[in-house]
Amino acid sequence: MIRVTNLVKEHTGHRILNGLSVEFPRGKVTGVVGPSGSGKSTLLRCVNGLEPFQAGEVAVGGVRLVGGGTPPKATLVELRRRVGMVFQSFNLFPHMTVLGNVMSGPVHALGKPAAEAEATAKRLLDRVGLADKAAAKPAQLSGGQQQRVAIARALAVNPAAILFDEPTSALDPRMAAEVMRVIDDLADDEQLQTTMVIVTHDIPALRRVADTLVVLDRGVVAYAGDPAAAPPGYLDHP
Ligand SMILES: Nc1ncnc2c1ncn2[C@@H]1O[C@H](COP(=O)(O)OP(=O)(O)OP(=O)(O)O)[C@@H](O)[C@H]1O
Repeated sequence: MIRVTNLVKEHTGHRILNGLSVEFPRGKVTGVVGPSGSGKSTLLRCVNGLEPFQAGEVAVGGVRLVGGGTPPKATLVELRRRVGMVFQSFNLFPHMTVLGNVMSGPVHALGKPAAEAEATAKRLLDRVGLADKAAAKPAQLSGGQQQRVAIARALAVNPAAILFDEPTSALDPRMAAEVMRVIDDLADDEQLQTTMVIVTHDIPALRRVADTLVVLDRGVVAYAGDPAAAPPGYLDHP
């Protein structure tokens, strides 16, 4: 479970997150929506330790980030091991093969032997439907395939949580559907128990996969609960 308490984030005097509190339950999919500029990406980046924040707290299991200072490096390393991130722009290592991309976390972050990391990577590539692309370079893949590699790479370190920041917004509808199908498949996996948080403007896809919906508005939570019970209007903005 991820718990965010009274988070305050400012940029050059402008308040982006305004004392925001929210919980992302373990093993569930939480969709985060809200108007452009409401702070969705900033929230994910604070949770993952990519952005320092002025006040409040982020707790991921037993790992805590506290606002107002620079977190110890060891805390950030531990946090990033527990929380994977999937970005809009895929962010694969371009010079590595697909297999190398997925093996990199187990080898470098977890210190696993190469043979074990390779077996894990192959299993995950199979899971995202890309077993036959292991030897390809990212540039040889479609955007949807690259994003599925990014998901396999995030899963490879067996994280407690994966944060998806607009994972499908650079993709055409068919590829976006492929990626959401993979996320849906992970969400249905009872054994995996990965906490997933998805920032997206793809409301129809969210309605299918999200257990909980969080609506942000001007840096605070305007609604958190059952997606089906969200007040009309919250899901209409672009
Ligand atoms: N590094 C930065 N410096 C200054 N302002 C920033 C910075 N990063 C974000 N902001 C501002 O913070 C606000 C929230 O940005 P954020 O990207 O979190 O919103 P968002 O809800 O994810 O928006 P979108 O849906 O358009 O991606 C915006 O007004 C943005 O301009």
